[in-house]
This record gives sequence, structure tokens and C-alpha cells, in this order.
Amino acid sequence: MTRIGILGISGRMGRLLAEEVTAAGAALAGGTAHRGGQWPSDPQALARVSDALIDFTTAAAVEPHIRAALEARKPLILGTTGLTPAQETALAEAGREIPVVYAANFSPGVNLILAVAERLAASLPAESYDAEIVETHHRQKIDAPSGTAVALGRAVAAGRGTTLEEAGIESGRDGHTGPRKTGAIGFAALRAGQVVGEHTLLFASGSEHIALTHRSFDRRVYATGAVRAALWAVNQPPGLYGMKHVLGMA
Ligand SMILES: NC(=O)C1=CN([C@@H]2O[C@H](COP(=O)(O)OP(=O)(O)OC[C@H]3O[C@@H](n4cnc5c(N)ncnc54)[C@H](OP(=O)(O)O)[C@@H]3O)[C@@H](O)[C@H]2O)C=CC1
Ligand SMILES: O=C(O)C1=N[C@H](C(=O)O)C[C@H](O)C1
Repeated sequence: MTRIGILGISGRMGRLLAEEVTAAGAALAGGTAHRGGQWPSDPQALARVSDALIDFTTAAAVEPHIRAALEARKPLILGTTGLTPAQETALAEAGREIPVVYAANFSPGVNLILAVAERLAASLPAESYDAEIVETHHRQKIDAPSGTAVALGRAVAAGRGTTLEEAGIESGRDGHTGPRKTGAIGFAALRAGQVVGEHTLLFASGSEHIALTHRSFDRRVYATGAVRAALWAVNQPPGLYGMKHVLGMA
């Protein structure tokens, strides 16, 4: 039976991940939490007794978690968002030695939308169609724009044959912003109540709008996807993978 360790097991996602591990017929190897409670805070010890690690914590914890997975040579499934470029580079480097699955969103629906977004962006000229991404999340979320919003922006940029950084980012407009830059990708973030996760990608020309919207009603959809990724990763060679690889969409 595959033993899965949950980094951040006391969190909103961690608690659901623990349930989904056993629902999937795997064994819960244990978990870590930051403030302790009933869980230890030693990722190395957890890595040693796990066949795969799942991390839904906070960006500040990601590098020690990567080191723990590397030391124990165990696959790492990472759902934590808000990573810096340096943390993303560390993850890519870890992928040379262990299987790493990194996804800003483990729901099948969002991963389909990412693929559709790239195809739409490849067909809709950036000079005529402005791309804007609006996301809404619960009041506890600490990073903005959401990881999924950034992934949507990257998909649009890839469809346009560029990168998000080269395309230009217009995020959280406020005050005298001047006119919109052609080709830039816009982001807006709302934080309200207990919204699980909503994302809309809008392509708008002077004469038509195309909008793709995804709403999650239950964050269990992410936990199910991450456990599926862990069971998949234990049979993979080292590499940096995304959910599209797990779903056979790569
Ligand atoms: N990729 C995806 O599909 C999804 C990604 N996410 C992302 O997952 C992450 C967690 O979300 P959520 O569960 O809502 O957050 P919570 O705040 O509910 O949980 C965070 C967990 O991480 C632990 N933690 C916090 N800081 C540290 C630290 N420095 N070192 C080790 N552990 C730490 C907390 O421990 P303690 O309780 O002891 O403080 C807790 O167990 C976020 O980045 C979120 O954006 C969320 C949903 C889906
Ligand atoms: O923090 C959350 O809750 C979520 N975070 C992920 C993100 O930043 O995109 C995924 C999902 O939207 C829920």
C-alpha cells in the first residue's frame, strides 16, 4: 500500500487530503503542521516514512520541504501557491532528481480550461483581444493573484508565443493608470467570505467577448486530484510534471 505523507495536515486542504488518501486506498504515513498541535513539524522524519509527500502549506515552507523530499528521494506533490521565481527554480532543479508534480490547481476542470485558454489565445490576436483574469477567494487566502490566475495568464502568454513577463502584467489597477497596454494580461483579485475558488478568463475585442469561468464549490476536488497525482508520481522517473501529465493531457 502506498504511504502518503501530508505536509500541512492541519490546514483546510491538509485535513481533506488526509481523508482522500484513505479514500483512495493508500495509507496515511503521517503529517506535519507548523504550530504543532497533535502533529510534529519535522518534514525529514515524515519523508523517511512516506512513499510520496504532498505539500499544501505556505511559500515560506516550500524550500525545506523540497530538501526533505530530495534527502529521502521521495516524489513531491506541490499545491502551495504564491511561490517566488527562486522557489520555482528550486522546484525545477529538484525535478532532475525526484518526480515533482507542481500544479496551482489540481481540479480536472481548471486543467481543461488551461488547455482551452492556450488554444483560444493562439487564435485570438493580442492586438484585438484583451485578456483579463478575475479571481475570487475566501477571506483567509494570503496570496494574490491566485496561483490558478497566474497559470491562466501563463497559458494565454504561451498561446501567444510569449511569456507572461514579456507580454506585460496589469495587476490590481488603481488610481490614474493610463490606458491599457496592448497585449498585456490583466489580473484582478477579490477576497470575500468563504468562496472556495472562482476564476474567469475574459477575451474582449471591440465587438465580442469570450469568457471562460470555473467555480469550485468544494475544495475536496483539489485534494482528490493531488492524491491521484501522488499515486501516479510514485511510478514516474525524476521530472517536473504538471497535472496535465497526471491526467494524460500533455
Ligand atoms: N493547488 C491547488 O489545487 C490548491 C492550492 N491551495 C494552496 O494550498 C496552500 C494551503 O492552503 P490552505 O490549506 O487553505 O491553507 P491553511 O492556512 O488552511 O493551511 C496551511 C497549512 O500549512 C501549515 N504551515 C503554515 N506555515 C508553515 C510553515 N512555515 N512551515 C510548515 N508548515 C506551515 C499550517 O500549519 P499550522 O496550522 O500549524 O499553522 C497548515 O497546516 C495555499 O498556498 C493555497 O493557495 C489551496 C487549494 C487548492
Ligand atoms: O487558496 C486557495 O483556497 C486556493 N488556491 C489555489 C490558487 O491560488 O489558485 C487554488 C484554488 O483556487 C484554491
